[in-house]
Amino acid sequence: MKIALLGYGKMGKKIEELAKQAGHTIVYKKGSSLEEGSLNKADVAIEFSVPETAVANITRCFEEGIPVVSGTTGWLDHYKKINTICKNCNGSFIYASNFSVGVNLFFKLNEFAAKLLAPWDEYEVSMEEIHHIEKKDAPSGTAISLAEGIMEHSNKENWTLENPSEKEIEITAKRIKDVKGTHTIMYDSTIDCIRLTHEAHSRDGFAKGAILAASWLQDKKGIYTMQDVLGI
Ligand SMILES: NC(=O)C1=CN([C@@H]2O[C@H](COP(=O)(O)OP(=O)(O)OC[C@H]3O[C@@H](n4cnc5c(N)ncnc54)[C@H](OP(=O)(O)O)[C@@H]3O)[C@@H](O)[C@H]2O)C=CC1
Ligand SMILES: O=C(O)C1=N[C@H](C(=O)O)C[C@H](O)C1
Repeated sequence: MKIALLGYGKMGKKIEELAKQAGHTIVYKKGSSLEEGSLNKADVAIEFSVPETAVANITRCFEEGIPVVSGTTGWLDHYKKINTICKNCNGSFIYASNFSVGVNLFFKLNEFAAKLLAPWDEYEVSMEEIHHIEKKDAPSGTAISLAEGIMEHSNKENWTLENPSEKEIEITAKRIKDVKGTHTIMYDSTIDCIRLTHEAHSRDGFAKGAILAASWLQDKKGIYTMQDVLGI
């Protein structure tokens, strides 16, 4: 598979390393704005950049008929617009707040726990996410996905970073040097506390998942999720 890497920071470099090991070729890699002809030779684009540039990068792929996998977080206010452009261009698209297999299984555990705990009013749900100090967005995209999973199965209607009302899930975002990504969901009562944690030991899981998604998407049209890729 010939891959264009749109965004060549920590994730772009990790994807390059693992993609080459798996026998794929990197035909383009760039941090900031895309040059003319950058997507010409690619079968698929993998986009891990910054919120300010993700929408333009993804749109460019649709316009040039290149399937695109995006892991950039913090741009989801534009998700509907991107879906519309994808449909209009007959494009191919997967966005995931987290591409690791472990986190996608964790999403399922989260929903199961939310359903199970929903009738037990004595438990108050909250969340903590910890990431490295370079991370630009807070809360993490993964924490937002987890909050959405809880909201589907409980009386919670929103999430917040501070002063939660009864209908809000409080998310605490911590930034600590070198932490790759740790997410904990807590159900606390006066008697006990139930905790579910996913801890990434490295960026390998995110990168492997993105390469898997790219390989899965390259001969498809439409908008998919990582759950579609994994069949879960
Ligand atoms: N979905 C998932 O599984 C995962 C998602 N992520 C997300 O992926 C994104 C990238 O993460 P990471 O690689 O760690 O971040 P980095 O900061 O290491 O890299 C970001 C890349 O974006 C480029 N960039 C920075 N500023 C701009 C700009 N103004 N315009 C265009 N390009 C720019 C950088 O280019 P340059 O080097 O030239 O500055 C760099 O190549 C984040 O949103 C993060 O949350 C991260 C891990 C997993
Ligand atoms: O910025 C990161 O590093 C990560 N970002 C993603 C997120 O915002 O959830 C995924 C992972 O947690 C690492």
